[in-house]
Amino acid sequence: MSELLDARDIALPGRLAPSSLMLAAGERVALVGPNGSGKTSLLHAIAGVGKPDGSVRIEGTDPAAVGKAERARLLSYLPAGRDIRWPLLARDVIALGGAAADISDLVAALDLAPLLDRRIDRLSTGERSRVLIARALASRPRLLLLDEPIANLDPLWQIRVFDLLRTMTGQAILMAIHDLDQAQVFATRMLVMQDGGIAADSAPSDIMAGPAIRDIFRIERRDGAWVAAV
Ligand SMILES: Nc1ncnc2c1ncn2[C@@H]1O[C@H](COP(=O)(O)OP(=O)(O)OP(=O)(O)O)[C@@H](O)[C@H]1O
Repeated sequence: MSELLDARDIALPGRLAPSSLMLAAGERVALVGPNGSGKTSLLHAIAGVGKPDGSVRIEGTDPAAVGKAERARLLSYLPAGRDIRWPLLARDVIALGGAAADISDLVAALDLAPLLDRRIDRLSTGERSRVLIARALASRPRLLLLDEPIANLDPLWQIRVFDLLRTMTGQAILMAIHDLDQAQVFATRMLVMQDGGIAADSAPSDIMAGPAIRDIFRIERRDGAWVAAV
């Protein structure tokens, strides 16, 4: 398997223990774990936020060593925070992500036409999320780092965003997500974070049937519903 992402011993002192991760094109990886376990920190370290230790290569290139345009072609990062106060039009926010010449497919898939000429700070949180997802996808990055991309979306838009991401078979996706059922439906692979490190890395069905659910998340399924494990 040729690797799209090769991250070795990346660390953020006090936040992320030295961690290594390889991703191939076409992989959709759900990053799960309790609050404070290090999901955002792992995304930050790969995205180069906060001066991480270790090395990150995307198709052999260090994204920290190239210019803005080349970096946007290698990776994009959608932060979890959607509380954007810039008085910018949605179309200008998308362009800031290093938009490719033609984003009409994204405009159609995310139904952005009615939003493009509206101010980003005056959209609802779900509308703003769709714009920011378009911004993250617009440079056609090899690696997509998404922090809770569906958190503010209604059920239909959650499905549509997953459908859109599933079409990106030549790219790799690493997505922090809390909803384990959604993660299992979407992902081809699941990484479980615990105490700032990667505690498990396996097929979603194996993780969901294994000890991590009870031992790390401290929940269990009873009569079809998740309950706190006793
Ligand atoms: N900017 C920061 N500076 C120092 N420590 C931080 C910073 N951000 C997070 N931390 C700490 O690093 C650890 C991991 O946090 P992180 O945000 O990566 O967790 P997470 O798994 O994304 O959590 P959540 O599910 O709550 O979003 C936590 O102990 C947190 O308190």
